[in-house]
Amino acid sequence: MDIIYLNALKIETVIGVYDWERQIKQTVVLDLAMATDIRQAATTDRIEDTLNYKAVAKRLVEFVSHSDFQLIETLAESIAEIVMTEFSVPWIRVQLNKPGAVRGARDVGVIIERGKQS
Ligand SMILES: Nc1nc2c(c(=O)[nH]1)N=C([C@H](O)[C@@H](O)CO)CN2
Repeated sequence: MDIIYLNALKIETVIGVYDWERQIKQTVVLDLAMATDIRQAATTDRIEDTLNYKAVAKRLVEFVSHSDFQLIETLAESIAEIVMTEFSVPWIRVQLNKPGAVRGARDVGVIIERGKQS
C-alpha cells in the first residue's frame, strides 16, 4: 500500500472547552497520511486515477472551518471519518495540532489511526 500525505494544513476554527474559546477562532494544524494504491495513476498519469490531495484539503477546510467542537479528539475522529468514507481511503493517520494551547509548549495534539492498511 502507498501513502499520500498532506502536512501542516492550517485551518481557523472554533475549538476548545473553555468559555473564552467558544468566542474566538483558533488555528489547528493538520497532518494526514492516507493509504492508497498509486500504481494505476502512475501508469495513466491521470488525476482521475488517484486520490486528489487538493480535493481532500478543500473538503476538510470547508468542514473544519465551520465546525465548533470542544475536543480535538472529536474533530480528529470526524476528519478520519470524512476522508475514509468520501474518498474511499482504507486507512488514515490523522495528527491534529493545536498550537499555543499549553503555555511553554509549541503545540499539543492528538494522533489517531483508523482503518486497515491492506
Ligand atoms: N485531551 C484533551 N485535553 C484538552 C483539550 C482537548 O481537546 N483534549 N482541550 C483543552 C482546552 O480546550 C485547551 O486547549 C485550552 O488551552 C484542554 N485539554
